[in-house]
Amino acid sequence: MIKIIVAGFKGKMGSTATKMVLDTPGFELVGVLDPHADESNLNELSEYTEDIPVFHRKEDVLAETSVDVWIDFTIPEVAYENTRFALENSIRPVVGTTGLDEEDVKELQRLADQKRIGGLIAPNFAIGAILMMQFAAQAAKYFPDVEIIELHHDNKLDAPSGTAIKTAEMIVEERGAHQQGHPDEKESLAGARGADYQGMKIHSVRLPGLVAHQQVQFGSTGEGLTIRHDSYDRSSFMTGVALACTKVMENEQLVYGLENLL
Ligand SMILES: NC(=O)c1ccc[n+]([C@@H]2O[C@H](COP(=O)([O-])OP(=O)(O)OC[C@H]3O[C@@H](n4cnc5c(N)ncnc54)[C@H](O)[C@@H]3O)[C@@H](O)[C@H]2O)c1
Ligand SMILES: O=C(O)C1=N[C@H](C(=O)O)CCC1
Repeated sequence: MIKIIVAGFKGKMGSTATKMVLDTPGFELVGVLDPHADESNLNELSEYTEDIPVFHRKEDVLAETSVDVWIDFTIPEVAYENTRFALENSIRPVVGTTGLDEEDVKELQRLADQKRIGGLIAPNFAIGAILMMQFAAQAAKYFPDVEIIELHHDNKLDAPSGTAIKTAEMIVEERGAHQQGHPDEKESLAGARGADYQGMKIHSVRLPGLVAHQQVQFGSTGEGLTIRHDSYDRSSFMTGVALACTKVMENEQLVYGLENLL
C-alpha cells in the first residue's frame, strides 16, 4: 500500500484528490492537512465515512509513523515550504500547486538529489494538457511565431498559469528567444500585449464558469495553427495524480512535468 497525505484537502483540487486516493486500490489515505479545516477527523464531513485524521499544521503530519507520498494542492505562498518539508522528512512530493519559480524548483531538486528521494512538480496533471504542450513544442520548430492564451476560473491566485509558463519553456527549448510582432509596437493601454516570455506573449483570462483551458496559437505566412486543451472538470487531473503517486515510489529524482514520468 502507498501511504498518502493530501495537503489542501478542503480546496477544489485537494478534495477531488482525497476522493481519488480513497477510491484507488493500492493507495491508503493516512491523513489530510489544511489549516482552514474545522474538523479533526474526515468523517465529521458528510461526504466521508472514513476514519482519517485531519491535521492543521504540517509538523503534526509527522505523528503518522510512515507516509510515502505528499500530494500538494495548496496555494503558491506555501508550496515551496511544504515541498521542502516533505523532502526533509523523506516523504515523496507530488506537487500540483503552481506559482513556484525556476529557482524554487532547482533548489527543491537539489534537496531531493541530496536525500535521494523521488517526486514530481507538475503544473498540469491532465494527459491532454501534456500532449498540448508537447504538440506545441513540436510545432514551434516550424512556426516560431506564437502566442499563448490561458483561461481559468476567477479564483485563481497566480498569473500566468503554471501550464502557460511550462508551455513557453518547452517552446523556447525548440525555437530559442525570438522577437515577435512589430519592433516599434507601443501599448496605448498598459498590458494590452500580455506578458512577455523570450519574445512570446502570454495572455491570462480569468472568468467565472471556466475551469482550466489553454490555446497555443501559431501564425505563419498565409496559415495558422491553433492547439487547444480544455479541462471541463477537475476529474481530468486525477489519472495523472494517481499515476504520479505510483511512479514517484520508483524514482530518486524530483522531476518537473508529468511528461517525465509517462
Ligand atoms: N497541476 C495541476 O494539474 C493543477 C490543477 C488544478 C489546480 N492546480 C493548482 O493547485 C492549487 C490549488 O488549486 P485549488 O483550485 O484547489 O485551490 P483552492 O483555493 O480551492 O484550495 C487551496 C487549499 O489550500 C489550503 N491551504 C492554504 N494554506 C495551506 C497550508 N499551509 N497547508 C495546507 N493547505 C493549505 C486552503 O485552505 C485551501 O483549502 C493552485 O495552485 C492551482 O493552480 C494545479
Ligand atoms: O485551477 C487552477 O488554478 C489550475 N492551475 C494550473 C496552472 O496554473 O497551470 C492548471 C490547471 C488548473
